Amino acid sequence: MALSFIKKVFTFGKPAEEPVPDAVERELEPRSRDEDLPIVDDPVLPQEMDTAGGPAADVGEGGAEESDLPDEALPLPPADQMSDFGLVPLSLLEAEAEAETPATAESEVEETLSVPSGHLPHQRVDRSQADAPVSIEETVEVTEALSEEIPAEMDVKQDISIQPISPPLGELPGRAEDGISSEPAAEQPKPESPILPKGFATGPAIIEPQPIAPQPKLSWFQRLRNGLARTSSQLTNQITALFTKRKLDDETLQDLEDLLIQADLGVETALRVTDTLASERYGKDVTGEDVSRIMASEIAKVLKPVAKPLQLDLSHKPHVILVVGVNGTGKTTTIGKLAAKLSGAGLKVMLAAGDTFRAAAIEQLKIWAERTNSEFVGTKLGADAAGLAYDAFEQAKAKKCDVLIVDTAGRLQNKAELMAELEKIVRVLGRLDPDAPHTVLQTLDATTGQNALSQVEIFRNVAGVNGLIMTKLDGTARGGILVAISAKHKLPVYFIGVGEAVDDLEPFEAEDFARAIAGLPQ
Ligand SMILES: Nc1nc2c(ncn2[C@@H]2O[C@H](COP(=O)(O)OP(=O)(O)OP(=O)(O)O)[C@@H](O)[C@H]2O)c(=O)[nH]1
Repeated sequence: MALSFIKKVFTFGKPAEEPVPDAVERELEPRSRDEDLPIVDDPVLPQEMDTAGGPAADVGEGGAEESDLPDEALPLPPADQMSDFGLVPLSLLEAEAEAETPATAESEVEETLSVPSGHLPHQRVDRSQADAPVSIEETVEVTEALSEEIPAEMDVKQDISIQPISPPLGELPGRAEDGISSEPAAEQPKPESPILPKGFATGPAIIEPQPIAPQPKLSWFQRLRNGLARTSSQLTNQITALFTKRKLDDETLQDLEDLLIQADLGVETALRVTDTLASERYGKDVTGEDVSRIMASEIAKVLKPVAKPLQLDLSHKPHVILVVGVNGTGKTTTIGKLAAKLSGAGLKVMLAAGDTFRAAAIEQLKIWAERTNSEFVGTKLGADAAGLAYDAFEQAKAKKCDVLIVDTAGRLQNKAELMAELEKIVRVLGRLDPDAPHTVLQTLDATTGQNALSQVEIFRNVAGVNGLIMTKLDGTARGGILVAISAKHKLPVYFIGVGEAVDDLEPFEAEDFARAIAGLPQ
């Protein structure tokens, strides 16, 4: 019965004149359970729930699930009229409660509601935890239960006071003294994955490395053709455009000569090509293929006499090769490549670091010596290069080396002082052997144009260059200049460089080179 519940848990005691906080009053305004009840921070504790469960069931039995509370607050009847309303004074309730309730520890937390005289009780109170806040849900439940027993004219909500029932934080079950829960935290709902725009995805990225197909190594001729592609394609395109639907006449011959000169082939070679073309096809239709074929043939004729092997006189011990050239033309790299070939053939090779201007050049040559199993002679940075060359020659003799290759610092041909130093190196080497240096090799960078002509001119005069190596023919070469140099100086061209690797040095082949420039297959 609701009344026995009320007897058990409610007492009257507060003075009638005690004001009720506005906030509480607002909270007690009738509303359905599912309406927007205020959220209570501290939830009802388990023991509170248990205690509240009984009366709530009683209320349910009475059919008061829905709140029937009147809108206006009802005053309590006087104490002597309470029984008319089914209420019992505090003294009677306490006496009854003491008689009915066993004196257990649990009775200490027995819930009661303290209701001031003249006011309706609405709240269960834990006497031992007088400072804890009250649950609103409980408030509503109890109020609903009471509403059954209270006449409609009574204002229930007006004078109700709330007393806290929850224990202090430190005594809450599942909470440690420091206020942090020792029980596993309630599982938080997982945030939903955001809906990403098209083209995005969530989750760890899985990038499977794709195997890189090994690049097939091109033949040296393919690399040469690639390197000379700029020259050859430019030439052939212009030639094709020049001879489309035109008969060979003086004007087209003049235009062709200009094109060949612009391609660095030189006046001499250009005239050879136009003369041959005129003798074969003058007044006739000419195709681009006709011109390319004749061009390749004439270039080959210029180059064949200079395409010679590097002669080594091994009666000298050592055969001395001095390597000269402008800065960065590939001297040190070419020395390494040559050493690899020679020591690979079983010759005893010594490398001398005559580039005393650049620390990196000394180190670079030392590495090449190690890689090629060659002897190495070096000195400190800034030392006299001629003195180093002399020492190296002596050591090579003493060690019975077959070949001594002397590196030199790169220098511009127009720097007289540096060219004089080069002259001194040649002179000093000649003191130990009047024929030394036996070979003076000049490296030419194939990406250089007309300037290479003057480089050869001056180095030849100062250092006695007697052989050439053209490097970097694998890049964006302008190889036509080698034809012009060959036509003018007729110096042997021993090798061409077609890459930076140790085996990227190929003997110079006139026919191949000529066809590559003309854009023809091998
Ligand atoms: N692609 C390509 N690069 C080359 C070739 N020969 C040399 N090189 C590169 O050209 C650069 C200069 O080469 P070096 O051998 O240091 O030239 P160097 O003439 O000794 O340079 P200096 O001592 O400064 O005068 C280096 O990066 C070489 O790897 C070649 O045939 N092809």
